[in-house]
Amino acid sequence: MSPDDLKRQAAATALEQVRDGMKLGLGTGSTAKHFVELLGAKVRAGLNVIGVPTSEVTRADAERCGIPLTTLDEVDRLDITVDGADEIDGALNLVKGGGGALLREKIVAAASDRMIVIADDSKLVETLGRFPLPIEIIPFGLAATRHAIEQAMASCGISGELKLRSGKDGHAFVTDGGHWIIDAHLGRIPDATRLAATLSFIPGVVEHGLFIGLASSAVLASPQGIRIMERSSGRVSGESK
Ligand SMILES: O=C[C@H](O)[C@H](O)[C@H](O)COP(=O)(O)O
Repeated sequence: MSPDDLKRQAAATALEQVRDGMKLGLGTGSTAKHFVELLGAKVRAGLNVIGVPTSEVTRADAERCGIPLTTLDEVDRLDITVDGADEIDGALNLVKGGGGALLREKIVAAASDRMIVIADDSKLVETLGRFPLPIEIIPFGLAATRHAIEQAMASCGISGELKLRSGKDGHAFVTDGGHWIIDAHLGRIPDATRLAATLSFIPGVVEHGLFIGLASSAVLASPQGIRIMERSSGRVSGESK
């Protein structure tokens, strides 16, 4: 079974949670794209839902699939967001933003009653940080913001190379919000909650890819089957399907 088959299986399992009349956050990335496609098929078969896309790429995919869309200007709460992740730890904390959509993804997830993460099980890690942590920054004051990020990391006892993300044209990658991304190559983030809070204090940092306490559950697909991790009363438990 290919990694893409596993992603689609995870997406199909999350789709079982969708009910008629729901307002849905639509994630970004190769796994979330499967969810959008499968949801689109249900919509064309008569399911009545409305979606808020987390990126312009997902907006285009959702429109192509016939999913009715709205914005968080028009609605203030969503029932469920379904999104992928770059890393997931045992406490359901995440690293996201490999595709550059972390800012809208976090706004949409925070506006949702539930966030379901879908992934193949290679995304499950013991400690976050092997995947470079995306940090979305304002282009103004790049050197100063980079220095502040280094200081923030040092105060959390970690260090690593900070690389400004490049786009396909070789220039700085520009997010949907018009910002840049620094990828922090840390290897290991022993205290993700502390780093998340520390980064959030830096004026030039718009948002970072640490999603702490936002995911309610994760659907992880492996060749052995589906594993569901669920947060309830602050504790995370696992179950195989
Ligand atoms: O910015 C992109 C998102 O956070 C994605 O959800 C994340 O990078 C995972 O993407 P994929 O499903 O393609 O691995």
